[in-house]
Amino acid sequence: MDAFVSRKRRKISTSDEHEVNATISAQNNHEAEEQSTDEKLALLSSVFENTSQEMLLEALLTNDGSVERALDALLTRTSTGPSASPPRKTPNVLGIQSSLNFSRSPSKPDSDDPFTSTPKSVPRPLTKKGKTLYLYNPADIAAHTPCTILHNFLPSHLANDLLNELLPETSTFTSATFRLFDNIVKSPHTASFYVNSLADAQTQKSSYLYNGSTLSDVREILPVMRRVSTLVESAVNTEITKRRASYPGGVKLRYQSPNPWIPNAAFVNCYDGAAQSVGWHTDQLSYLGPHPTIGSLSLGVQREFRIRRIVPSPDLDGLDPDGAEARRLKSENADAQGQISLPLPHNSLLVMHGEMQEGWKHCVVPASTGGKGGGAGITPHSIAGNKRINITYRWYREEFAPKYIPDCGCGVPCVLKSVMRRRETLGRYVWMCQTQGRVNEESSGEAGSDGVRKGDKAEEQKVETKLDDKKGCGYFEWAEFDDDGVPMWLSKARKKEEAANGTSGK
Ligand SMILES: O=C(O)CCC(=O)C(=O)O
Ligand SMILES: [Fe+2]
Repeated sequence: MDAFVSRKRRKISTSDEHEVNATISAQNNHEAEEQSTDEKLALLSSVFENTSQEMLLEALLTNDGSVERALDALLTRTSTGPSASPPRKTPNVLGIQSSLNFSRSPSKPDSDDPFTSTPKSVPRPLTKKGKTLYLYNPADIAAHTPCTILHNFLPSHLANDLLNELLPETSTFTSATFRLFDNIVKSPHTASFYVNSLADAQTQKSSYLYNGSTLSDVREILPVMRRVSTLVESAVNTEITKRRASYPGGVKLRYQSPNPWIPNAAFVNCYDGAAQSVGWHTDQLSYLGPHPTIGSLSLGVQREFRIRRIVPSPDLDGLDPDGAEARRLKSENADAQGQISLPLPHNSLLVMHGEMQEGWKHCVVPASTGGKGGGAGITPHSIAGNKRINITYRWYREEFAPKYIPDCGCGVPCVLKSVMRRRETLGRYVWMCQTQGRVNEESSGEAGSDGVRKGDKAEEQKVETKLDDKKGCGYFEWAEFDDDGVPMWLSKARKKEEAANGTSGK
């Protein structure tokens, strides 16, 4: 029995009771399925004894939990693969080639995503526990990470204009705050949020919540930022198309939007000096939807952006989840596959693709301690001095406007999280109470957003607030989407409407 499922108090908050019942019964079905996952894995292991549990689990997931089909897929891969040797003698049966580091080439990046609808190969981790691999070359980055990078993205005068437009703004930026267990903590860098119009800024301030609160500082996009936004839009769409061609079967990820990416919001981050940073986090999915793409433009001082895979949580059975041993295991586990460091120079555009947010965490390490060789520091930039400015252009999808997001009864929209740390529920999404604290952090494994800079504790400063009075209501429900990532109820309603229109038009 999954503790996550059983511990939660379920509230029915939507007007459509039928939908809610369907959700709960889906949960129950899921619990039943979960009981036999270990057995299924054991069965597969007995045939593919040299294959990692992750690969076997992956095979199960891509075959909807069917052992038979997973077995077939694994055998087919083996017999048609380069070596065509029997399973027991080929450890990397899921198509891992013996290329130097990884299972995919730049032109054929692999998706390691449990959400894709087609079977795929599973990459052997490029990095090792406790090690950091530095990648600079765009081809390497495309091949080995969920990102692509475009160096010298803007004409240099435009990059400088943008920097000159934003630098004066940064003096009025404030520290991003986020929730870490019961405390509100401050990220050691500053940020502000920009949208396309004053009207959008108003809407943001009144109805979009980040970590349980609205943002008081939402600004209208500035003229150069707006010009650059259209360039980012076109480049990102090109990169999405290229990336998609390399996914198994050339199809988009399951739940990823098939529509063009249209940036309509941007967080602007400022890192003033070598010590400023942002801790490990994933970006909040609530308004972006599943498998979002983000265009991240860097200006000024070059800094190190790091990524690491989210790995399923270690078994903490019998341990105090807050105890020293549990914490040691969790932090050891977090780094189980090492880290990849991507230096982001002035005027580079990093595209974080659809497989990034649900499968990987990212951070910007302090240059004073995290740089290559330990104390590398930073090289001042001719215009920005010691500052790095980063703009993360985002597309807030209409389907994820607050009016469409479940409200748990606390009067605020729920927050969308993917479940990537718990093997049993890997690849699923959950809507949960936004004002919820530590219970959910532990349970879902994944937290983190733009407002939720969930990073290494040492990197953040604890701020005044204790959230004793705001524990949240415990509400959660599994989030169900159609293949394009549209919430199922909305997708159905749209189809109904289309059908009605079609009929009336005849
Ligand atoms: O500064 C960066 O490159 C990353 C910023 C980031 O992760 C965010 O805005 O969510
Ligand atoms: Fe982020």
